[in-house]
Amino acid sequence: MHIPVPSTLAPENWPFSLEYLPQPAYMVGGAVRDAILGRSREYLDLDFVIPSDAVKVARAIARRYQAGFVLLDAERKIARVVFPNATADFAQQEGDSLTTDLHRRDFTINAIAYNPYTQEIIDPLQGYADLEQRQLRMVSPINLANDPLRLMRAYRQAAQLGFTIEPTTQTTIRTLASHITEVAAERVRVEIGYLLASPQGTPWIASAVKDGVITHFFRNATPESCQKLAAVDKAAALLTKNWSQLGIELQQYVRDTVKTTWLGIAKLACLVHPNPEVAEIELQELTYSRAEIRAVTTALKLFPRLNLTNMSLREQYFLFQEAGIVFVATVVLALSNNTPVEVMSGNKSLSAYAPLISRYLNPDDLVAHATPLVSGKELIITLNIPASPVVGELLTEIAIARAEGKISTPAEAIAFVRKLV
Ligand SMILES: Nc1ccn([C@@H]2O[C@H](COP(=O)(O)OP(=O)(O)OP(=O)(O)O)[C@@H](O)[C@H]2O)c(=O)n1
Repeated sequence: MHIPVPSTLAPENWPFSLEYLPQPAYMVGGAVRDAILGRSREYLDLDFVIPSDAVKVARAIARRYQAGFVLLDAERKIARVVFPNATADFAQQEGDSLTTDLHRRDFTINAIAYNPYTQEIIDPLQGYADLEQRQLRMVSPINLANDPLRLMRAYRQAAQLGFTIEPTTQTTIRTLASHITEVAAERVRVEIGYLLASPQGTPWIASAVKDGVITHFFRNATPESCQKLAAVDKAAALLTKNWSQLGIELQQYVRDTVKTTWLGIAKLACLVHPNPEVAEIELQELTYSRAEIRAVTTALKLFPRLNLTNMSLREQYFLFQEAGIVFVATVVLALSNNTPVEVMSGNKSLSAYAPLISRYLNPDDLVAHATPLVSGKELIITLNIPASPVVGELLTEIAIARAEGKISTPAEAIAFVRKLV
């Protein structure tokens, strides 16, 4: 079958000139797949297969273009050249022909090659037909077993491309699910990260839970946890769309922060064990950073408090102190833990959090963003008391009294604590 060559693949669009590639050389992988699909990529990520001297070729190109050079795998002879707006990987062909190399890859849609010299598309595994059917089909079960990260790649690529997983492939993934533990945890984390970052990933996380692939990391994850993920997507959309009282800049702020960071944190909080201490262990095993772990456990601890009615200013003050920047994720989690009817009906439940959100978004709010009227050192000197945790407690009382409107100047603050000590 003759497959037309998409114009986006042409060497004119590469960050280097074709003359630096030996003959033959092939472009493979995601760039070919996406070009055939007509998907534009923000950042060019090209993969080349070269029968011999791949690392040497990469080094020469890096030198010529003063680009970065990284030897990714000395044994398998894979090197990366990093240009300002693109990355190109050069890999030695696996086996004695391009066809053998393509047969060692993960999915048929990723096993299509392009020969820039002959302008041919080479597709021995009928990946093009699978692209047309919008499905991920494994090259073979052995290939998935040989590199079990491919199990996670299936869900991630299905989510990103809007594809399905071909049924036999999905059955094989289910059979091989336990092999996922052979993969370095951080590589699994990266794939999970993609799936958590957008609503398209949500049904695929649910699939991966059902197939038993990510339950090795989130032992407590159930179909119900996955329903919560969908609720987080809805809650986040609600928060970013319906927040019309906010000025345009603040709307933008909420939209950006919810999308980029807090969506993923709130979703992780749905997948981990509800006990923050167990959650911490699960996240450590997946090599999440301390900041991410803290964010998830804080949101888990605090979100029930957001549902309290008639919180005193004191309670609100402590809530904001504990939440810090995790406040947005905490709101998303609280919203998504409401009954589905409440979330669907939207504004009603969102409006319950409106006073707290307004405080958070106002940098001058004395409850959410308390600034000290006096310093600890001033208290020690003026009251002639020793340095101790009491000083911190007094500073807290000053901040709360200020938020309550009882005091507003440093002199009033000192007079206020004199009565306390
Ligand atoms: N575990 C892996 C990783 C990669 N590949 C092969 O190497 C190519 C390039 O890998 P990579 O750049 O990681 O992924 P892409 O498929 O290009 O796509 P994406 O950028 O969306 O991950 C893949 O297309 C696939 O042919 C593979 O077979 N198994």
